[in-house]
Amino acid sequence: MFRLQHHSVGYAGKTILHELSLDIQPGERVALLGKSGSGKSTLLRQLRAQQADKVAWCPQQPGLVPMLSAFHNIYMGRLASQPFWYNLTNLVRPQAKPKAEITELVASLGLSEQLWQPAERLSGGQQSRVSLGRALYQQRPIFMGDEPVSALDERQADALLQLLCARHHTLVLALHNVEQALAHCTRIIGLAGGRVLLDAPAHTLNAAELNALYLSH
Ligand SMILES: Nc1ncnc2c1ncn2[C@@H]1O[C@H](COP(=O)(O)OP(=O)(O)OP(=O)(O)O)[C@@H](O)[C@H]1O
Repeated sequence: MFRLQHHSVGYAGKTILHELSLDIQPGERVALLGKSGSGKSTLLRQLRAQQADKVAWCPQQPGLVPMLSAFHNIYMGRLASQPFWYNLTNLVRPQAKPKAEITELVASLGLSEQLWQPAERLSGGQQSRVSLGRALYQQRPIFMGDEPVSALDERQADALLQLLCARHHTLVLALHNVEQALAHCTRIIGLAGGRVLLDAPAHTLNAAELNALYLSH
């Protein structure tokens, strides 16, 4: 599904990730771990580019349109796959089908009361749930998220990771929380010093081993 072979990635001539080789198979739930700046987003970007139209993408910054409602921001997940006239109609007068689909989706995100509220009036955690909703609404087979639950409390984060895993067969998630990675993912890739320091099935790892990734390199 995804393959990198001796692939180096960098910016402006500076290599950030050196000689990466990895394969990701359908059905895997992969957590990317590593301290801030270790290259998780950079790796996600490389992987996403290989299957852009199959990936439901949840970026690190929600990137919502502030004056539009949660409904409209979530609707935007399908903007590119629907005709212009249909999008325009839904902007002015939301139609029954997207209304029903998005109402069900926001309920599962715990946002029912915020459905028609402008994004600028939502809390940070609510905005990140809208961003998750927009990615889920794309209905693509692979889910990729760059710290998709980092703005949420632990219980909410666990519930939403469960929801993501229930709705997608294959996931690649950059995470900061090692317990979340162990609980929800089948494979953990740890980045440090510009390289893959570990790549193993989650059930063979423990939190202490993963915390070592955050020691300085
Ligand atoms: N557009 C860019 N131009 C130049 N350097 C960049 C760019 N994006 C990221 N970098 C650099 O690449 C390195 C890896 O960044 P990246 O965002 O991939 O890390 P990360 O592990 O996702 O970090 P965080 O957990 O803080 O989000 C950092 O040193 C960063 O400064």
